[in-house]
Amino acid sequence: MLEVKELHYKHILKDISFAVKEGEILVVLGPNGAGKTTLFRCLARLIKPDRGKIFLLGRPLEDYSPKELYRLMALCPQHFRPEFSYKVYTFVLMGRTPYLSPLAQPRKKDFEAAQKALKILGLEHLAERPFSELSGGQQRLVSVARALAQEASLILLDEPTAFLDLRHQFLVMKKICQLARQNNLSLVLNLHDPNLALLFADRILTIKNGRLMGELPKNPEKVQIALEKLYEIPFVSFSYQERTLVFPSPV
Ligand SMILES: Nc1ncnc2c1ncn2[C@@H]1O[C@H](COP(=O)(O)OP(=O)(O)OP(=O)(O)O)[C@@H](O)[C@H]1O
Repeated sequence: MLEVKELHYKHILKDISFAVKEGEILVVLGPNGAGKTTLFRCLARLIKPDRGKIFLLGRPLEDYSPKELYRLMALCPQHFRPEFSYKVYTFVLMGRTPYLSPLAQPRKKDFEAAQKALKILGLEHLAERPFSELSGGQQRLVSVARALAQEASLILLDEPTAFLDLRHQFLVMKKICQLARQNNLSLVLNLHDPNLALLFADRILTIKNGRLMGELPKNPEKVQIALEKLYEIPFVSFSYQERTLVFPSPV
């Protein structure tokens, strides 16, 4: 689906190469300032790498028209700061922009896609509220809904669980991953919680100081060593019902 080859961006990203298969859920995990958002911005063609290539379905990213590209790929960025105080419903409907001709009104299919996205995340009750008046967590959920409304086959989610309470962190991950599994969508997620990554991802890439450090192993001892290297603090890891879980060591 997506192939990244030897990507460099300023002093921030160095020699980044990886691939995402169709239907795969890939998490990028790394400390603050590691370069994750910058990587997502390169992947979504918002900034141009100095060197390296990105291929989407085998075709260089730069060869796509914006409409073609954003029908295939949706980005839920870390922050959305709309210029106007749109209602939530209108904000989510904007995810349909790649399907509309300039100045054309959204059609039935677009309204349905927006409604469906809000329903998947249980946000219908917010539809008439101004986006700017929502809490940080509600804004995050609505931003994910907007990316879902885009109906792309690759969705890039930059910290989709930031500001969410534990219940919503888990439920949002569960719902978007279920949706991806049912529809063979590829997801690339930037997460800060290694447990959410371990629970939901097919693969976890670690990044530090702008360089990929390799895949996070799923075996408890190896995860612990890899996370200690990544975050430079001690970790404890254990197995629970065939899953590996971790937390920073209290001692
Ligand atoms: N526009 C920019 N100009 C210069 N430096 C930048 C710019 N954007 C980001 N950086 C720097 O690049 C590095 C990586 O930033 P980035 O936002 O990609 O990290 P991140 O891994 O997403 O961090 P976080 O987890 O804190 O969101 C940081 O040192 C940051 O200060």
